Amino acid sequence: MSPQQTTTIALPPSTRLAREILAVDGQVPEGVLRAEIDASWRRSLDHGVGVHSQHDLGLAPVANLDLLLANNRLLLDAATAELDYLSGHQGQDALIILANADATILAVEGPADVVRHSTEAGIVPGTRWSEAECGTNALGTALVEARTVQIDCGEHFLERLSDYSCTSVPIHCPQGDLFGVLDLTRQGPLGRLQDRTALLALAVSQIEGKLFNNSYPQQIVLAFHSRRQYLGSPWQGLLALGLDGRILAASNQACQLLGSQREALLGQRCDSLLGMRLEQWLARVQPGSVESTETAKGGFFYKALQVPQRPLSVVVPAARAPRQSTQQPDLERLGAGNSRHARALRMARQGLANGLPVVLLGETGSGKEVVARALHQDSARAGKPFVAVNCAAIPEGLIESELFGYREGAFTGSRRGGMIGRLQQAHGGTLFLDEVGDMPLALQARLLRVLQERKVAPLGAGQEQDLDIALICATHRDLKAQVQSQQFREDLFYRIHGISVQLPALREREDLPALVRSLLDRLGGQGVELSSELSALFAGYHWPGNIRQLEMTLRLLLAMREAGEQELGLDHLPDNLLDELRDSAQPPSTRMRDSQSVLIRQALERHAGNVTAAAEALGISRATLYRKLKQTPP
Ligand SMILES: Nc1ncnc2c1ncn2[C@@H]1O[C@H](COP(=O)(O)OP(=O)(O)OP(=O)(O)O)[C@@H](O)[C@H]1O
Repeated sequence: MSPQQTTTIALPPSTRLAREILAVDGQVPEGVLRAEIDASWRRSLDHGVGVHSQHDLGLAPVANLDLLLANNRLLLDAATAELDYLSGHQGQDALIILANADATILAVEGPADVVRHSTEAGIVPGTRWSEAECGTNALGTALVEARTVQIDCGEHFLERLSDYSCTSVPIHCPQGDLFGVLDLTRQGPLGRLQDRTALLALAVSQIEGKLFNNSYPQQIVLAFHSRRQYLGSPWQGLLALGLDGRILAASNQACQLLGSQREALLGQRCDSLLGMRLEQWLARVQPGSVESTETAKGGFFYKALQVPQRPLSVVVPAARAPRQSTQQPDLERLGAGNSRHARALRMARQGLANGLPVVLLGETGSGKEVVARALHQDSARAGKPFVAVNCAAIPEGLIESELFGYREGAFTGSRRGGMIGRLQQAHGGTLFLDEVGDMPLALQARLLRVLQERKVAPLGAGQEQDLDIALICATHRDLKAQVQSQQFREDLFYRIHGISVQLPALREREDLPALVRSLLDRLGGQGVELSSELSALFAGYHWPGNIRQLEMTLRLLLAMREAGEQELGLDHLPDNLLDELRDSAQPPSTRMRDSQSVLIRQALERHAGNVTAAAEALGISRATLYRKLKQTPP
């Protein structure tokens, strides 16, 4: 690449048109380029970069390269293995570039002739490729956008970069700040870089993992995931804990898995995550051994990667709560108590049996996954795998490898034999794509191809394999609105939208008492009842977390019960929860009666005045229903 070099690659018509207008008018034409390129070109113009600029400023390497490298030792140490590995596995045409958060190149790896060629263009350690100085380029633009960026030939702002395609993935430090960027650059159009971008993202997650461990050598470092097989993989979440049990750092994956912003996690005690106090946990954990725990955010497997030697005062672990039964409600039970809902579930079952995809719509915690599992269990595929993927819980850059898998040797941490993607794992069975509305657009295109062709190939492998799956998707988003705002592909929308089932929010359900009963039984509370005050408070509450929140609340209540106690009352609720339940209610006396009467009226209406059927739906006896009818206003 020499500064005088002109474009030899045929550009797509839209890019060619945009370049011509830029050259003639010095302006970026409206609506011609991809949105992120459009925005980056405008920023480049604002910074005064010219398309023929030789970019002398940034390209003058720093005076003291040794000092630069010494100042970036943490990043270089964490990335060295990945750089070596990627440069040996990305073919004969590609460069792997590591830059710091300032867009200054720290390392360039690749075949000798490609490195030599790129040196002429100033792609050498010590040069800075910030967007402000060089205009649109993947490395600089990824740092501005703080996300993965691909730049195809003529989309580069500088004319002389028009023969090159680049893809860059930002690297974050344990505190979540941008720490650098990993880039792959090759001569030729972008097309073939798509697969490599996913591999680059895996390499970055390896680097981030190493940064995490290297940054907290004296602290407790904990790896966790909701699925045991992902411990040790790039998908695991990482937490650094102080000896007082407070969270010092959380990786991006940890934030995603816990569904929390980093700011909300830092400084918090880890008790709720571990399911016990840190001292108790340290007394039983062995570095490397896998433990499991149930938390408000769901069940997790975790492993201590690092435990400091300092002795701690140890408290004898309290006896653990009896394990709950994991028995899953079947389709019939899920539809009980609401004939409309039962009908929708029957249609979904019928559709699935005839090869139609199903979409489950509903608020978080309303039971979409439970319904998906019940549909699978009720289908001819019952003995085959049910594979659930939560598209919102996996970092954007990693969803692709999660779904498609990778072949052995795709990156340094790749396991022997590679990893079978979730799509292939579901072969013969059912794939449940939860939060499908959160799937990145580029991946939507790839998924669409898989669904059309019914074939799949792991990353880094050319060979496709047949795929036979039933598909159930779920989302709490309005997919139609997302299609309109171009966040969701229309063609994919129609491909996954066979039968849709709207799951009611808990506050809209008429069978709250029945649900409480079945959850109590499932959680080991057979024979345990709610007091009438608590039932009324439950009935008046709006349950933003739906059944998941109800389940957690019941679990907490059961844990607070003294031995032999059979009634759960307000005394068993911690103050904060009691306040929360009360705050959302009107004055208890009226609210309690109102909500009870609404529930009772609705149940009677739905069952055409049949008291036995209404009582059954509400999970109470006929006698109780009559008693409550007498108490409630007409
Ligand atoms: N009908 C039900 N009976 C008993 N428990 C249920 C029922 N439906 C859901 N649950 C429980 O509620 C919790 C949340 O359910 P689930 O994960 O299916 O919700 P979701 O709608 O998929 O949530 P999200 O959108 O957040 O992924 C789970 O612990 C599940 O066991």
